[in-house]
Amino acid sequence: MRLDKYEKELQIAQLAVQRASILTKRVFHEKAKGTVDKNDKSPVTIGDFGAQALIIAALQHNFPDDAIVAEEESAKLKEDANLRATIWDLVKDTKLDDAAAEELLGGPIKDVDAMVELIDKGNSPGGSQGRIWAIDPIDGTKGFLRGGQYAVCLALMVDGDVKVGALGCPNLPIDNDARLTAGIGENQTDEGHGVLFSAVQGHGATSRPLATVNLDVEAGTPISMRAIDDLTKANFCESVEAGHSSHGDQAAISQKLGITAQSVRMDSQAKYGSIARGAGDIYLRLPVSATYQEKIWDHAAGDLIVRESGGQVTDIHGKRLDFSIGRTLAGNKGVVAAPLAVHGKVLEVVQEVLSAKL
Ligand SMILES: Nc1ncnc2c1ncn2[C@@H]1O[C@H](COP(=O)(O)O)[C@@H](O)[C@H]1OP(=O)(O)O
Ligand SMILES: [Mg+2]
Ligand SMILES: [Mg+2]
Ligand SMILES: [Mg+2]
Repeated sequence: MRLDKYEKELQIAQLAVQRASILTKRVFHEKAKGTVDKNDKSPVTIGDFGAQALIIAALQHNFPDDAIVAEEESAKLKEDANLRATIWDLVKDTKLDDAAAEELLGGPIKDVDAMVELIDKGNSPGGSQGRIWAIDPIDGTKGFLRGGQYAVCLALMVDGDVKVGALGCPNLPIDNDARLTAGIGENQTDEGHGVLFSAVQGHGATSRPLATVNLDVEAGTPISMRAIDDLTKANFCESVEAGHSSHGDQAAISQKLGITAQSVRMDSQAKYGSIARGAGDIYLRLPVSATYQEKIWDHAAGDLIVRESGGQVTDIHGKRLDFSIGRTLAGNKGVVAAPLAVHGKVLEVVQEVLSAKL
């Protein structure tokens, strides 16, 4: 991808996601070894806070005037000294294996207090004005815990429009031609896994192995959605969690489209990355709750990566996702992502199945 704009933003976004992914992988493997308690939610908490601090440190160093909308806030950390110490222990020596790249990110965080302060820099209300970064330090926490899919997600919006997106997916196969997959499992190695997807508006999307060193920002492998004219041959993916999207409605839509393959269930924005590279074709996220508002950090990077790969992403009403309202997608309901050429047909069937509820 040749860039005339947003080159520095993309470079920093990719490196920041790489560095945060090193931390999440360390947490996962330490959990397996038993050094981090695996019987409660603490691995998630440690990974979430640690990754968010590292990403915000990199953004603040490079773009001190930009606003940040991040999922986590530090209240819990402030009242738990043990948790704070555990996280700091990991954060203080998580770095890229490349001094120049580490320098670009501003090097290590100064101390534990600075770490806590950084976490709270992600408290912007969002909105339609100026430069705003959206961070989900670990998306797919349930997947993260079970060795399934999860993603470290970062996107830059300018005046409410997503311009740059980066998604680190440590448990996806590097191979763009690999089938859709649920993850590496509890005890497997990382061998052959770890993908970094990215996109810049108007410049396409790429994938590359998720590494620990510096990178040439223009050297990723261009990806595109599969050209599919016969929807009965499509593969569709959906959340693992029935509480996050309606498996029942999605099955009814799939059946109406004549899709014969079983859906592939995977956690996180790894679904957006997977369809963007043609490992699957359609991602459906139909609402289970009338009141739940999707969060911008759960969709911003994936939305851009899919659209830059030849896809369309809308809600169930056919409206593009609107990132300009605030921290949530308050103006949208559900997600329908598919190759541009067939998106209209998929949406038609979504609306048929949901007609009783629309
Ligand atoms: N009722 C809900 N509907 C849709 N998404 C939800 C709901 N509750 C939580 N989520 C979010 O779904 C995301 C994971 O999606 P997926 O199932 O595709 O992996 C998480 O970020 C999670 O947010 P949270 O982090 O607040 O739990
Ligand atoms: Mg999330
Ligand atoms: Mg999260
Ligand atoms: Mg969460």
